[in-house]
Amino acid sequence: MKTLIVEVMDTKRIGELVTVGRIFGDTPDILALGTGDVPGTYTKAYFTDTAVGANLIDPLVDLIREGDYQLVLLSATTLGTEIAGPLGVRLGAPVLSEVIGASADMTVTRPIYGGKAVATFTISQAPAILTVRRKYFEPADLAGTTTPVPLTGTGTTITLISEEAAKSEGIPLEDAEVIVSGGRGMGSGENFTLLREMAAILNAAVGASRGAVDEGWAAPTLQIGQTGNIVAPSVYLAVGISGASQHLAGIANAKCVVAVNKDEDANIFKRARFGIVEDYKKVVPALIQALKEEQ
Ligand SMILES: Cc1cc2nc3c(=O)[nH]c(=O)nc-3n(C[C@H](O)[C@H](O)[C@H](O)COP(=O)(O)OP(=O)(O)OC[C@H]3O[C@@H](n4cnc5c(N)ncnc54)[C@H](O)[C@@H]3O)c2cc1C
Repeated sequence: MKTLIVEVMDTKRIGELVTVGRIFGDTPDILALGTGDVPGTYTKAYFTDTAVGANLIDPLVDLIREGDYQLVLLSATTLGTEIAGPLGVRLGAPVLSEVIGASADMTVTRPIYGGKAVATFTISQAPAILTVRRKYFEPADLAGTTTPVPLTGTGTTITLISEEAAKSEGIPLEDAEVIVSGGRGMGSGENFTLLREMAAILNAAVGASRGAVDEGWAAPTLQIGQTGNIVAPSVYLAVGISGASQHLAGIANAKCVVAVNKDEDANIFKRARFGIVEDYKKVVPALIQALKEEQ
């Protein structure tokens, strides 16, 4: 199985995709998006510094055909998804998105029905394109570095005119080991200050349910769930979040969920390992106080 990884220059992300490639018995080649040496040792490594996914499609189609790659691996990020779809259409290749499991017998698993079930697929056509969900595969140890050669060929020349980084506070959600998340039960945007205070002590990221985002209390970039960020922290603290299935789809791989909700029948308690049935206005300040004393 000849495999090509397409990923930004990020050791963890590349490491996760190398792990998947190795499951299929291959030491993958790589097209790294960015400049500089690529983490890891590869027989063939290419790079491009274009930040526009659409510009990559034509040269990538050529690279995949000329290199006779049977499998293309990307992370299930915005950029990965942006590239995978058009690439599949151009190559007439199947695209399996949000892959969370892989085995040597060429089967992969991915969640369906908003995370309520997991489907298993057999890859029987080449090339096939896989987007792999972050944090489901242990990143491979990438020994050494490889100096990549530039990707040749030109694609659609969409020019990036300007870039504005989305406002982000603290640790990015996808990298966070601890996430403190608020829902509509927070009652107002100002009340998120309490969550930010707790997050700062815990070295955590702040997230939100769609309920809170719809109210305008949190930025859409903080939304967690089926139509937001898929996260996999060690600890997920859900405050004033009911636990709708679409929200739970975003935290399926969270190791320990702790919920604070004043409704003892709230669905979030079915997913939580620890639950506190109480008004968060009593609980969160007390937790902050206790954490401060521990510092
Ligand atoms: C196609 C589709 C996609 C969706 N995608 C997403 C998604 O990606 N992410 C997402 O989150 N949702 C998503 N939703 C919306 C989802 O169905 C829920 O409507 C949403 O998650 C509810 O947000 P919430 O839990 O904050 O609000 P609510 O359901 O209103 O729950 C608020 C909770 O706060 C509790 N509460 C109230 N006051 C307090 C207090 N003082 N102290 C403690 N607890 C309190 C209440 O008991 C309640 O359980 C999607 C819906 C659809 C149809």
